[in-house]
Amino acid sequence: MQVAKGVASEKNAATGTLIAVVGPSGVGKDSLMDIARHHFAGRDNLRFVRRVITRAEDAVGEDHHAVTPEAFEELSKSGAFAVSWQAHGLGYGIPADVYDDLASGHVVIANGSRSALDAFRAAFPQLVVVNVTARPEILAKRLATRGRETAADIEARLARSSEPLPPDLHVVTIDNSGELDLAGTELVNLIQGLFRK
Ligand SMILES: Nc1ncnc2c1ncn2[C@@H]1O[C@H](COP(=O)(O)OP(=O)(O)O)[C@@H](O)[C@H]1O
Ligand SMILES: O=P(O)(O)OC[C@H]1O[C@H](OP(=O)(O)OP(=O)(O)O)[C@H](O)[C@@H]1O
Repeated sequence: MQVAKGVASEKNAATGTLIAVVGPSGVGKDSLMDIARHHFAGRDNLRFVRRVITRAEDAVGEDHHAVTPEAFEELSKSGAFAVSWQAHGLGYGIPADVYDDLASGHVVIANGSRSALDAFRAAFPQLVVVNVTARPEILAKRLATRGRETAADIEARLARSSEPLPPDLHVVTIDNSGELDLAGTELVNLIQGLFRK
């Protein structure tokens, strides 16, 4: 697996909090972020990151900036990403302009990767990790319902091992085994609490 890259720069003086939402495929990361996006619509001190991904533009789910693997590599080399990583045969990048929002004290929320959390920590001094969980038997059903991946891809996603999260991170766990709205409220409350800080 390619090592995730994080940018450590003077921009690390940023004051805002970056929330990285992580968890296994199908656990509900994007669905929970959609609830929070809807709840906080119109707030100018909260940014939902549009990731750069080497995935087809019209793929189901997350709204992303689709690029070819070649373009992704160029963007990566030119410093366009605060953090980038590879998983599921795809490249993912968090645009470096999130540092502008963080420098303004905004809360920034992004779909992250458990395998890239060391890079997230290096890139974002005020990092909060939202670790979304659900009972394993639920994941397969949800991925089949979503229908974005082939059966083989779904199997590979379910087989992806999950190491324990790196120590010394600020981790908040949200169980999304039950009603989506309940877990969504937990995420909304967490974000609301960060605004009060
Ligand atoms: N609590 C829930 N109950 C039922 N279905 C859910 C729940 N959370 C997510 N889903 C569904 O499961 C599928 C995967 O959710 P998604 O948000 O894409 O997960 P992730 O981004 O973690 O891979 C989607 O079809 C979504 O609508
Ligand atoms: O290291 P991991 O925690 O396993 O995560 C690997 C990748 O999987 C997810 O991406 P993607 O949106 O393609 O998949 P998902 O929506 O099915 O989780 C997540 O956002 C990471 O980019």
